[in-house]
Amino acid sequence: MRVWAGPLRAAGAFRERFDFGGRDVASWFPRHMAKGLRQMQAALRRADCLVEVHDARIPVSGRNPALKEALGIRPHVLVLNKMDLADPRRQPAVLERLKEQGCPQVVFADCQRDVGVKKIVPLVARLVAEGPRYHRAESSDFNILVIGVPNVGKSSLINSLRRLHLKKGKATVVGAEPGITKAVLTRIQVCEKPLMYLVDTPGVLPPKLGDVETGMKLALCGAIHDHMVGEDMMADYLLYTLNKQQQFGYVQRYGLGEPCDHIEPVLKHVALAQGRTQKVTVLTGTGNVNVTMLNYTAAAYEFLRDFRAGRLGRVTLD
Ligand SMILES: Nc1nc2c(ncn2[C@@H]2O[C@H](COP(=O)(O)OP(=O)(O)OP(=O)(O)O)[C@@H](O)[C@H]2O)c(=O)[nH]1
Repeated sequence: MRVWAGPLRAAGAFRERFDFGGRDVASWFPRHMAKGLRQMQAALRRADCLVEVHDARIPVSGRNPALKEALGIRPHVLVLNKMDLADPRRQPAVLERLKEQGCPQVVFADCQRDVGVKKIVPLVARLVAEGPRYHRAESSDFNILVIGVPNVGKSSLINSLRRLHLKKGKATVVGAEPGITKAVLTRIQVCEKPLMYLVDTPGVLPPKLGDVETGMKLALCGAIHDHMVGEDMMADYLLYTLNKQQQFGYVQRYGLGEPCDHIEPVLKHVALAQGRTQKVTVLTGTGNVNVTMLNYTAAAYEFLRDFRAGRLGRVTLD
């Protein structure tokens, strides 16, 4: 969505770098979730294949390298979910880049609308048939471990597979906040022919994020709680990214005259457009005066919500 029809600003008119104010990864993002990883290692003993779910808006950054190392070599399928929110024009370049990284089995999916999900069962069955059956040569059923960072749609994938193959509804809880799946669950049937079971796991963040931008992208996609990073900083980083990619859906949505590189005027328009204002009484020399204040934090949150719901266009952050 590039709805801004006016002249595009010359290159260089927008920020070329984002100023993180000198903060580094260690001071910002948590190091945790080792427990989830240990639980997964235990569940892996019975798994024939890994299905890693990641957010299609950050196809190359933010994947947890520790997962692959800790969980060992198994057939591995990468499901890039939430494709409805990512820029479709970037798909060929994304596939190319992932192939270079040794990840050729990629499926784009929208687990809310069951798009792309049908490809997964046959692909997994083929990969498992091609390789050795880890510790379970005698079994004919398929056990799949679903892994990924928080909030990418692991539970939604399981529910989507059940809808498509078993005509059944929810087996696992879905939520808009990261960290809904708290423990490794028992296996859930997702297909009859072939007989296939999936095990949902809690989202596990990389124990060490390489750089602040990766953390920021994960936060924008909802894999890290907003309050850990701060809505104001996230909103500014989002604006910087949208401008860099010339994604100007926000100009029309908030009634701005033209693209803008400063977060304050943008949030002012968001606050006015979405009614994020509050009345306060100010004591002056001549008495009390009621004034309308803009709630910038609420406006920042609204801006993030619009992005996450795709209302600012389909954007790939990488
Ligand atoms: N737009 C869009 N939203 C999706 C899609 N799949 C899941 N979601 C939403 O993403 C959020 C997270 O989904 P979950 O399935 O709970 O994610 P999870 O990876 O199991 O989350 P954790 O339990 O935190 O690890 C929910 O609000 C879902 O409705 C999709 O394909 N498109």
